[in-house]
This record gives sequence, C-alpha cells and structure tokens, in this order.
Amino acid sequence: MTNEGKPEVAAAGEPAPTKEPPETGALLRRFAAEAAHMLDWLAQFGSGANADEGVTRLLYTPAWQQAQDALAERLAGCGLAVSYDDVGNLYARLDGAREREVVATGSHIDTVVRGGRYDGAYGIVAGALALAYLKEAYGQPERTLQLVSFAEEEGSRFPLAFWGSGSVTGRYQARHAPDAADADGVSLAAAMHEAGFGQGRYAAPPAAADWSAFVELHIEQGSVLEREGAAIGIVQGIVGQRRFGFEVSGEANHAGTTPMSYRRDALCGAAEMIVAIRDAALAYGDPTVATVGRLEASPGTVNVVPGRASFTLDVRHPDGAALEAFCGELMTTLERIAASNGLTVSVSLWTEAAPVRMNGRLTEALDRICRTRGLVCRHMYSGAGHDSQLLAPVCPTAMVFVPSRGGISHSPAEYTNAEDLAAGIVVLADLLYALAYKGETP
Ligand SMILES: NC(=O)NC(NC(N)=O)C(=O)[O-]
Ligand SMILES: [Zn+2]
Ligand SMILES: [Zn+2]
Repeated sequence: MTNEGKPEVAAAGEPAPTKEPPETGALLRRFAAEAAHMLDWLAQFGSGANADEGVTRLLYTPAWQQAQDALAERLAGCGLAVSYDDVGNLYARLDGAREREVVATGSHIDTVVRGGRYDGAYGIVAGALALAYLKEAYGQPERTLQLVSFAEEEGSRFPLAFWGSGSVTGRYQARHAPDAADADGVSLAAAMHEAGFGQGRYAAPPAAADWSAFVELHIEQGSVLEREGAAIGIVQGIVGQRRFGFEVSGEANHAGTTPMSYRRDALCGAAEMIVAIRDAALAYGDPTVATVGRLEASPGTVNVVPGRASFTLDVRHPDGAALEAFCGELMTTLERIAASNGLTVSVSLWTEAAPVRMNGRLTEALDRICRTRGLVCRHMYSGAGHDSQLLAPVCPTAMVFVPSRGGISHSPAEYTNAEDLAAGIVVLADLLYALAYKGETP
C-alpha cells in the first residue's frame, strides 16, 4: 500500500533535518508508534474493569472531563495554546502568521455506552500528532492550525447529537441549552453547569463559518476499505439522519384477570410498530436504514400488562427528500398500529442532520496526497454521522477514513491496526501542511 522501500531522510522520533517532507516510510513508522501509544493512554479514561466493557465517556461525566483535561495538559505540553469554550469544546492552537485564518481539524472523545477506543478518539489523537509534527518540522504556519475536541457528538448521554459542533455552527446556543435530559432526568443545562460550563466562565464558542477549512480523520466504522484493500477512504458525503423518541400509551392491568381481548398492551403495540419499521425500511430499499436501539416497558414487571412503552428510532438516507418522505409514511403507519390496538403514540424529534457533501477541492487535494504518498484510496459515502456533517454547510470541510477491522464499531471490538492509523495521519498532516503552510485555498 505504501512506498516503504524508498530511502529515508529522517529516522523515527528525530526532528526532520531538512524542510523537505520526510519519506512516507519514516513518517508511517513514527505515527504508528505514537498513535498506538496515545490511543492506549486516552483509553484509560472511561475504560471498564474488563476489556469486554469497552470505553464509556459520556458528556460532562467525570470520565469525559478527566479525558478532556488530560488532553488539554498534554497538548499544552506540545507548545499549543489550549482553551475551552463555554459548552466544553476543547481547542489547541498553533498560531499562524495570519493568525485569524484558521485551519481546523478535530473530532470527539465522547463515546457510546461500552464503545471502542478509536471512534472519535482517533481523530483527536491524529490531530495532536499531526500538529506536533508540523510544528517540530516546519515551525510557525502561515495560517493558524487548530485542533478541536467537540462535546457530545454521539448523543449517548443526552438525546441530542452534535451539541459541540452545533454550538460552533450556530445551531445551538450555550446560554440556551436545548431542553434535553439524560436517562436519570438530569438536564443538559444542569450537567453542563456541574461541569463548570454554560456560565460564561469561558469564551462563547467561536464561529466555524470563519474557518478556512475543517478536516476530520475518523475510522470508517464499516468494512468497505478492508474488503477492498484500500488504506484511505475519501468521504464524498454523509447520510442524513433523524432520531426520534416514541411513547406508546395503553393501560396497565393485572396479568391474570385481564382477558387477552380486553387488553391495551403498550409493549405489544410497540413490538408491532418495531416490526413494521423494519419492514418499511426493507420495502423502501437500500440505502434506507432504520434502527430501534432501545425499548423500555413500564411498569416492567412480570405480572402486569405494560401500560406504557417507549422506544428510540434512528433513520438514515443519503437523499434528504427520500428521508423526509420515508419518515412521513412511517409516522402514519405507527399511528394506524396504535389506533388499531386501542393505544396512543406520541413522538419527539431528538436530532436531525441533513445529508451533506464534502468540499470538492479538498477531496481533490486528498486524492493528490494519496497518489503522491502511494496510498491506495477510494471515494465513499459515510453511513455514520460526524461533526463534519454540521461543519460542511458553514465552511469548506473534508473527511478521511481509515479501515476498521471487520467493519466493527460502537463496540469494544473496534480496532484499526497501527499501520492504517499512521497512513491516515500522514494524509491529515499533508493536507494541513498544504492549507496552513503553503496557503492553498479550498
Ligand atoms: N460516527 C458515529 O459513530 N456517529 C454516530 N453519531 C452520530 N451523532 O451520528 C452515529 O450514530 O453514526
Ligand atoms: Zn460513534
Ligand atoms: Zn465518531
């Protein structure tokens, strides 16, 4: 996949002796060792006692806050200027001669419950290593380089994804936290205050619309790159996504004395709805996907007909109009199922992210970089949501993927080998170099 055989001008770990970019082989070895080491380090925050528990870093919890603080300290140690904004996004800057022109890279360190060590974290580690390397090899850039660790990309704690990136794009306001509560009933505003944010102690989130570019490096979370033997995925676009919470209401009653035909069983209604959702997505056809990831029954006990049931729904499609039409049809179907079972159903929209396309000039630049570096790449769509999805409409945005072993993600089994991690960081560093040092404009 690489031009490993070429002679090297810099050995791993040594400062580059010339202004020429080091050979790919040397850079790959350097980044492979550094990335594996730093990802191990970051995984200690929020790791369960057993490996099968994976990593859980939910927004504003101690594990998340400790990881952000430790990252801040480590980035400051690399000579970067570190700061938080008022929602808890963390920034590390290397000021350029044209200080106000910002080339940003970043991702997130919040995880799903029992997630892996690479989703989001890889983009942060990669950004840190790329900035440290560029600073060491080339000194001050023309444009400011900035790494961002966004708060709550996943929407794992609060029913609100992209809170951090949405705060720099103007979708959300730190001072007017959306009305969202976690599973224990703690509001987003209360959790944010508890963590020290949302009180004006830190600067308001900056306007990403002023950034010259945003680049996100991420694991693929699917199996396309691995199957095709490609090292790098250049993302063309990201699917649209809608997340909903449903509440089905019936009547709780005695499991022994209530004949089947008298019941208004909310859980049975929800079960019928869930199967109907799957069938509707199958009938709509690829690439429609619809997932019910959580189902709860109330009162949730063995000898009571459930009076209430709630479930989540995540729907995705690359075409915004198709997504809209599918969701509309689905709501009609679910209401019909509720009515035919003597139930009612209510729905709330948790998150909505429109499909986006990445910046064409940046994706061309990525193509050129892969060719120059001898890295096999392919263009692809992302079925996962990303902070880049929020950034793309407001500033030139690019995304790069590296392979995920077995296509597994959102699982403790998530894995990318060190060589693949390193290849992504070489590509990221090259693009940041072109934008921040050579002054290329997207
Ligand atoms: N890259 C992700 O895992 N993103 C996830 N999170 C959001 N917010 O989309 C998802 O569900 O696809
Ligand atoms: Zn994720
Ligand atoms: Zn992610």
